This record gives sequence, C-alpha cells and structure tokens, in this order.
Amino acid sequence: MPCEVAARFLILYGSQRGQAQSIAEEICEQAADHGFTADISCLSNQDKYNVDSEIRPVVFVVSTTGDGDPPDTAQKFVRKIRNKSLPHDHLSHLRYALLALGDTNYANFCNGGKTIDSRLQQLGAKHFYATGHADDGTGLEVVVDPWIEGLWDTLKKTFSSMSASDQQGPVRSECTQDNNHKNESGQENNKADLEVDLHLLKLSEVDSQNGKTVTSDSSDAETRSTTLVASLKQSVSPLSESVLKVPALPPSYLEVVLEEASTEGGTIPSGEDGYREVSISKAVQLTQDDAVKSAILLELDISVSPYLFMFIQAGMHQY
Ligand SMILES: Cc1cc2nc3c(=O)[nH]c(=O)nc-3n(C[C@H](O)[C@H](O)[C@H](O)COP(=O)(O)O)c2cc1C
Repeated sequence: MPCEVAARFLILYGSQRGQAQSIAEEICEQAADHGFTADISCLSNQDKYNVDSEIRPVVFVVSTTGDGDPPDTAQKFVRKIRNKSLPHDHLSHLRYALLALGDTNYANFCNGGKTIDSRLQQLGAKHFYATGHADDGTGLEVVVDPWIEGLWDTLKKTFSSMSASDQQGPVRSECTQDNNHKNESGQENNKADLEVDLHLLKLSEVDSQNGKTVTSDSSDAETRSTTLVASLKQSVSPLSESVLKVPALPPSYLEVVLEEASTEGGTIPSGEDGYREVSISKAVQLTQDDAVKSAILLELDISVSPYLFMFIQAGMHQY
C-alpha cells in the first residue's frame, strides 16, 4: 500500500493571555496546506514533549508578561533549560525557530522570547529560521504574517537538508500514524525511534542441532544468553578436555634439566595429582650423556598432563 509521507514538526507555545497560543494554532492549521504535519503543545505540558531528545524541527511562539518575564506557562520550561549543570552542547541536536511577542510600550521588549532564545543558543540549539519579534503596540500581524509566510520555505529547506538518519524522526509515513503519533507532541515518536534502533541489535547464530539460524533480540535477553553459552561450548572445548601439546617453540626454550636423582629405569610417580606415567628410560638415554645433562622435551615425544606441563613451564622460567 503506498504511503503518503509528511514532514512533521513540533510547535511549542508559551502564552499569558492567549495571543501566542492562537498564533501557534494558526501555524498548526496552515501546516497541512504546505505539506507538513504539525504537533502542538503548550510549554507547560512537559510530559507531552522533550526538547532534550527532539529531532523534529521545533517552532516556539512565546509572549512576554510582567516586567519582561516569560509567561507563567513557560516558567517551568525556562527553569529546566536554565539548569547550570547542562553542558554547552546539551541541545546541539535541536533545530528551531522562535516567534517572540511583546509590546514596545514596555521596557523589556519581547524579553520572554529572548530569554528562551538566548538560552537555547547557549545550549547549542540552532536556528533554522530567523527569530521574529512582534510588537503588540503597533500590531502583531505586521511581523507575524510575513514571518509565518516565510516559515514554510525554510521548513522545506530544513527537511531537505536533514540527513537520511535525521529524517527518520521528522518524516513520517501517515500509514504508521497509530504506532508513532500517540500524543500531540510526538513524545512517542522518539520512543518508537529508539525501539527501532534497539531492534537492529539482533544476534544471529546457527543452531548446530538443526542447522537453522536462530535470531534473538534485545527483548529476549534470557533466550539470547542461554543460546550463547551453548554456542561457546560447541566451538571451543573446555581446557580440562583439551589435549595439551607442547608448543613448537625453539629448542632453547624447551630444554628441561633432569635431576640426577631420577632413578634409572624408573618412572615419574603416578597417582600424584595430574602426573602421568612416563618412561624414564627414554630420559636416561638422554641424560647418560653428561655433557648434555638436559633433554629437549620435544624429542621425548611424550604427551603430558596439564599439571606436568605447568611444572615444565616453571622449570623453563628458571632455566
Ligand atoms: C501585564 C502585561 C505585561 C507585559 N509585559 C511586557 C513586557 O515586559 N515586555 C514586552 O515586550 N511586552 C509585554 N507585554 C505585552 C505582551 O507580551 C503582548 O501583548 C503579547 O502579545 C501578549 O501575548 P499573550 O496573550 O500570548 O500573553 C505585557 C502585557 C501585559 C498584559
């Protein structure tokens, strides 16, 4: 089934008396005419959006109240982004545009929007469109209307300049709307993106018993762990089951001094931990030559227990 793809962005507004809110809603309504889908939320609904992980372009519409203060509904958001412990690149992923409302009859013109704008910049967020400052003293529409008119082109450019991976977030198929757009701010979108990424982390291995490929993913950690253990057992024998071979190192590293105390024709004692019965007569043949007094272990051609191997290694270190 063909899917219509819509570029999706987020509108966040902070309004004291309703003007910023109605402008935000106007932008939201116009979005469809320009081929976009917009989600909208008041800045006070912090459970509906999260700029910390927002990958869609965001349009802020913020008024000013009091003596250059952000609206009450934006206060919590302002406190959050003002947190001094946030790193300077905390919002470097964020692409946004901001429309500030104010009145030049007041001392701090548009200061509510300016406060948010400058803090977003400090945290590494980037404008995709120049900030608008609308003056209620002379008529908001003087700035607001052309600002909205110019928004659509820059949004188009923003979406087209986003990398393919970035577009996974903002560009959504309408066919997946139920799964991906459960709330108006798109917070579920981010969760869905994360889930998609996690599901890429799959482990595949071949079941040696039936020859089929077994695939496990992160949602089935228990199964994955069990299968991996079995796989390791099959590919590598435990050390205790291995036949130890004397490594083919240069002879000078493998020489072992045989003590005179060794009984001629006797055996290395058996029954002691890890020892294996080895004919000494072979060794004697080699030690009979007083000039040598040592044997090259390789030439003995005997297989040894792990314990004896360690013993020989210790001897080699001393040598
Ligand atoms: C009590 C009050 C205080 C205001 N203080 C400022 C201010 O300090 N600076 C400014 O630029 N505008 C100020 N304004 C103007 C508003 O920001 C402007 O009218 C805006 O359009 C209101 O938007 P809103 O209805 O979304 O809150 C103030 C308005 C009111 C009513």
